Amino acid sequence: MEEVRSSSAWVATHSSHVVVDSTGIEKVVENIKDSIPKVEWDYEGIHYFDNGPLTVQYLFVLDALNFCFWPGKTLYEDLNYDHLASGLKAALQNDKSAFDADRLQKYTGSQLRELLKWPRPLPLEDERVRLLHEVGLELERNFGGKASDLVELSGKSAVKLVSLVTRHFPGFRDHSVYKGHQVFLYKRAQIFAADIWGAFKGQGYGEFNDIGAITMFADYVVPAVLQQLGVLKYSSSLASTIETNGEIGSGTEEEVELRACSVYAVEKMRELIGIKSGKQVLSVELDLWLWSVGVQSALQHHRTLSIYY
Ligand SMILES: Nc1nc2c(c(CN[C@H]3C=C[C@H](O)[C@@H]3O)cn2[C@@H]2O[C@H](COP(=O)(O)O)[C@@H](O)[C@H]2O)c(=O)[nH]1
Repeated sequence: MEEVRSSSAWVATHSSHVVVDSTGIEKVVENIKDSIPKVEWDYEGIHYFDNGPLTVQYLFVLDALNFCFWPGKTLYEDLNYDHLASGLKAALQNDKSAFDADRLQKYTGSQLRELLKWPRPLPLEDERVRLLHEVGLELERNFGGKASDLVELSGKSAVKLVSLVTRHFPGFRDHSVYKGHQVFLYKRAQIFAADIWGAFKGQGYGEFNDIGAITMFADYVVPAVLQQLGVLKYSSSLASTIETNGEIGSGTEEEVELRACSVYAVEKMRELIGIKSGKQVLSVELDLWLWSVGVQSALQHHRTLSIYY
């Protein structure tokens, strides 16, 4: 994901509101370099897994909807990622054809709520429905209705998979224009590749020769952890917007910096771990560790209404 790395690095070196602190990185790396915390994929026990193509279909649907969990008053009053994953899992266990391409094209908002056993309108429900339809239609049109075909066509390359997904499914084209430059973050497309790798433990559908090319997934949880660790420093105005739960507009300098600086910081951590300990750690592994720390500590995070994360 060279374009994600290089455009994020550009943001980090031109940023106005967020600083990547190299001393903060050194401290974190010093603490973890000898035993990098290993977090197992699905440590929460919420995901569907049957070791076959239906798992890939599940993960594609999950990552098509893997955004915007925050509009409730507090983090835990509204839909969260666990609800989404376990709701989709239960739906599939109940009805193996629930995510067939023709069915995906027909869901209404209330049917999706019913499927997830969610009593209220979902955050950005109309967008979630639109994106499900987009996935169903394009899978049917070009991939025999099967997300597993996307993986097979990628020839064991996570980079190819991300590029195939972003080329065919507009909802996955997570990018912004920052100070005149196009910045690529591709959070949901990259997390889809990483989810497959994690679920299948790097075997079968999960075998990618270039999993090291995937960056961290620029969401709202990991930046908050990086700030807590002293890796990211915010301007006082940005810090106060986040503290007071103010909304940060999608595509604003602040939002792009929070996300791109997180990508850059994790890349720097990974490089420094390599130098200090000789260990090759993947950005995906660092991301899952940081994310799991974040969801356990329920840190205050930035709030941007977006379909990308
Ligand atoms: N950077 C990063 N962000 C991640 C994930 C995951 C889940 N990954 C699965 C992979 C293996 C595990 O077993 C996980 O189940 C979700 N998110 C993001 O978090 C936010 C939701 O949070 P909350 O409001 O608390 O529900 C939302 O933006 C969502 O998109 C990750 O891994 N990395």
